[in-house]
Amino acid sequence: MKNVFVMDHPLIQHKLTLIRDKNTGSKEFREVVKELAMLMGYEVTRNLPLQEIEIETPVSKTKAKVIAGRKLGIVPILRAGLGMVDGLLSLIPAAKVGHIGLYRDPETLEPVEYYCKLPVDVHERDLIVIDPMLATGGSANAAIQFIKDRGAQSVKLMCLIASPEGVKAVCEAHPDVEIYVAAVDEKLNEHAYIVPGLGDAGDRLFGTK
Ligand SMILES: O=P(O)(O)OC[C@H]1O[C@H](OP(=O)(O)OP(=O)(O)O)[C@H](O)[C@@H]1O
Ligand SMILES: O=c1cc[nH]c(=O)[nH]1
Ligand SMILES: [Mg+2]
Repeated sequence: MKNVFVMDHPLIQHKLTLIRDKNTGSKEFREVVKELAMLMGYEVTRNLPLQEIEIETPVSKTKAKVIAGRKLGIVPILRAGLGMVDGLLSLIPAAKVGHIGLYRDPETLEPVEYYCKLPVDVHERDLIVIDPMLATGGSANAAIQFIKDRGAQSVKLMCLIASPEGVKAVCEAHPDVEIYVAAVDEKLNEHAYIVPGLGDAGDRLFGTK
């Protein structure tokens, strides 16, 4: 699928293995999710436009490149997306952060919305929606539709682990959205958990199970 980018950098794959392991506790899980978000953010921001400015080094005047004033926004899907915010912010500290609260109803698997606070100028920003897990795609699709309904024009999705079903669902619903993942796993199980996956990302981040 042309809009899907799987980041197979060795550091990313190594860290992904650490968080897949069920013996990794919350403290290490949180640290590694943050590191993964930072490493993946490096690729997600690869196409940011540059402009030249004039500066003076200790040796001479020169023209040098800086990022061309693009307005960026990071939109974590609560709760689990919160674990990826700081990693991205360490790369792009000027980005604004919007929050979308969604949880997946365990019976219907439909996303249920409980919070939304976005930057007022969301329509002018390049937005990166973040969530560690893309399972059925229901939550990501709802979040993307939500910000598009508020005027967003430029949206990327960044997840750690996706299922083939989730990738397909987002590609079909939002063909304009590029999807960045560290892995596309084998399948969903009967409870719509990703196999092999890493379990429930929110619970593992926040120690709630
Ligand atoms: O693709 P989907 O089938 O919609 O599933 C993925 C969603 O499920 C998880 O959140 P969860 O509902 O567990 O909420 P939490 O982050 O509060 O734990 C995950 O962080 C995604 O948001
Ligand atoms: O595997 C999955 C599926 C949905 N949400 C998770 O946290 N993990
Ligand atoms: Mg959860």
